Amino acid sequence: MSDLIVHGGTPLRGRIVPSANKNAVLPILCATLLTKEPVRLRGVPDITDVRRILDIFRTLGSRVEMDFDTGILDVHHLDTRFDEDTDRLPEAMRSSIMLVPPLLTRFGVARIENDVKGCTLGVREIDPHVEVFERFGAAVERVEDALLIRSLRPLIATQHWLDYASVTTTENFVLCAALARGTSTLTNAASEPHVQEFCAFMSAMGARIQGQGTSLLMIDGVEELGGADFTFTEDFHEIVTFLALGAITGGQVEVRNGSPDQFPLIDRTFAKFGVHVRHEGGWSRAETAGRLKVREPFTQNILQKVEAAPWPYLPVDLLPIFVALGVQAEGSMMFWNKVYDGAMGWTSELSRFGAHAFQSDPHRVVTFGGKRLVPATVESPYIIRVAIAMLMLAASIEGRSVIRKAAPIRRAHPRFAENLRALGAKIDWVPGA
Ligand SMILES: CC(=O)N[C@H]1[C@@H](OP(=O)(O)OP(=O)(O)OC[C@H]2O[C@@H](n3ccc(=O)[nH]c3=O)[C@H](O)[C@@H]2O)O[C@H](CO)[C@@H](O)[C@@H]1O
Ligand SMILES: C=C(OP(=O)(O)O)C(=O)O
Repeated sequence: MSDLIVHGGTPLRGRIVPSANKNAVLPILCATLLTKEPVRLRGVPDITDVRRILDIFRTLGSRVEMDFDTGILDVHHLDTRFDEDTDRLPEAMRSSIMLVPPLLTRFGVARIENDVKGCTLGVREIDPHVEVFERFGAAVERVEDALLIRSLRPLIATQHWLDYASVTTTENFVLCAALARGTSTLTNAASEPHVQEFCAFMSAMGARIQGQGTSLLMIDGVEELGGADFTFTEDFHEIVTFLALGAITGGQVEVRNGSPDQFPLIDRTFAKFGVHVRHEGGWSRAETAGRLKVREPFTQNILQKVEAAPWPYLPVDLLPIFVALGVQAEGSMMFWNKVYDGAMGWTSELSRFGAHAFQSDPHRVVTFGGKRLVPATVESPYIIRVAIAMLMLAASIEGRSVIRKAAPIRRAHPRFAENLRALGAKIDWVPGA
């Protein structure tokens, strides 16, 4: 089942309890491999990437008890082993690279296949990760189709300054430093909510981390890490997605949100499209007075704009969702992706809906919104949030649309079609052509 059929035009209404954030769940799953004690995780979503990581754990001999109905995972890496000749880490997902530090720490060797790139957002560098492994004393060698990383002795603490605030490189640094001898520091660390949640889990296992949520992390290595019982918080990507779905269809969706403190910039970004977000009593709600409309800037001769960059900027994975709002909102909006070089090409596909989105350079797209849109068959690239942006537009246009190759949604959003149907959407998965 890889295509989505949508009969759009129904205002979506209701309440949603969002799932956990894939980009917190995956590094935390990788981190469990650092301890030989049992770990319990609560709120684990049934998504493709989680299943892939649990499969490799089982292959390596770990005890894995996953109940997707309750979201409770019990994992115990006691008799785990790794054979560099036969064991292969999952491909087509970025997070596999965070299995390297625990494998290195426990077995002195790790191997990552060339295709750990995840969403096709342009260049996804491996070099910042290699530098981190080398800083901790590992040797990295290229073999056919993979990199082999070896460390013949325990990792040793280091000081490092990243070229840019990379999410998974920061997480890999913390994974290496937690059990390395001595105190490690990382400057220009990433601080996204999922990085903070990952650090909270590491601390629950006994890691000694200072500076969570800032660009300077200091980690005192400890002898060993213990077990933990940890509950995931709500995913801000899901919260934004469902609020935006309510707004773009002219309905109203309430989403549970335990962390409204993360939302001031997100709320102001919604407001640029005429969508007003309120947070009350642990729930968030998006209100729209009439049609979506771009708020004109007071400064003359500029375009209203949405800029995405490493936190505390607007997260880049949210950009496609706001592009969908830009296509429906009357007025012009510039979208500026400051992270990826080649992540905006998909916007030309939106012309099938009758949308006008102009890519002015590899980082910038301008939407000329408010045009009359028509239902269409569109094809999603392998980018989770783009499949969602296409679905948002399909849901807002009266008639039958098809989103081909929408399966990447399942990498991050459990029960997505079921959730949408509960809000009144007419949507179904069908096999791809
Ligand atoms: C599993 C996971 O957590 N994936 C997320 C993680 O990927 P990931 O950790 O791979 O993303 P990085 O933060 O490393 O950035 C991705 C790429 O963007 C470029 N870059 C990034 C920042 C910068 O200031 N300059 C720069 O050039 C680099 O080419 C880099 O390789 O963070 C990305 C950026 O928030 C998100 O899109 C991904 O969903
Ligand atoms: C780009 C994403 O994930 P990944 O880095 O795993 O491809 C995402 O979560 O939107």
